[in-house]
Amino acid sequence: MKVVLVVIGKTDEAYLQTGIEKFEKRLKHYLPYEMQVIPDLKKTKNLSNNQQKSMEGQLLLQTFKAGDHILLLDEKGKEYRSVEFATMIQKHMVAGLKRLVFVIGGPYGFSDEVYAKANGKISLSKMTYSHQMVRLVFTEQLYRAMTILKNEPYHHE
Ligand SMILES: C[S@@+](CC[C@H](N)C(=O)[O-])C[C@H]1O[C@@H](n2cnc3c(N)ncnc32)[C@H](O)[C@@H]1O
Repeated sequence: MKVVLVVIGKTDEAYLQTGIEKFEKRLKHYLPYEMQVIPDLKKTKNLSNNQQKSMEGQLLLQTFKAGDHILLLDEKGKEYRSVEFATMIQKHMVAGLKRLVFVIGGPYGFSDEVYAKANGKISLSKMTYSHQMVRLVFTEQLYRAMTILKNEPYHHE
């Protein structure tokens, strides 16, 4: 099973990029993983927040493939303990899923069309992070999940 993390716009802070690369490098020892970056929209100053969300939504929808299991990262989504998150990923692996796709919204979140297409929503906390910051928090959690599944001494309860 491949895990794909779809994000909007390049990571814009070096301190985030360094952390994300650290966990992505580690992740590749456990499973096929890719961060798919949708280029930032241009001239967003002329767009309302809803227009931007809707245009980003159209680009997001184009990245999805038939058979994908799509989970949106959303502060109003389901909260998991790290062990539960690992178990959820394992279930998809065992079931033979081809692509587990996690999606981080743009600065204004997801359009209704993207919500309608998704299979579920996952919250990393009830607090809201920037769409840039979430990348680092999520890649660390994904790495943590992999170490839990391999019984490695990274996670402590
Ligand atoms: C700045 S937030 C957008 C928040 C905005 N309230 C909205 O309409 O959804 C940008 C993106 O970061 C992600 N995000 C932010 N906080 C999160 C959290 N606590 N859990 C999961 N994802 C989060 C989501 O993908 C969200 O679409």
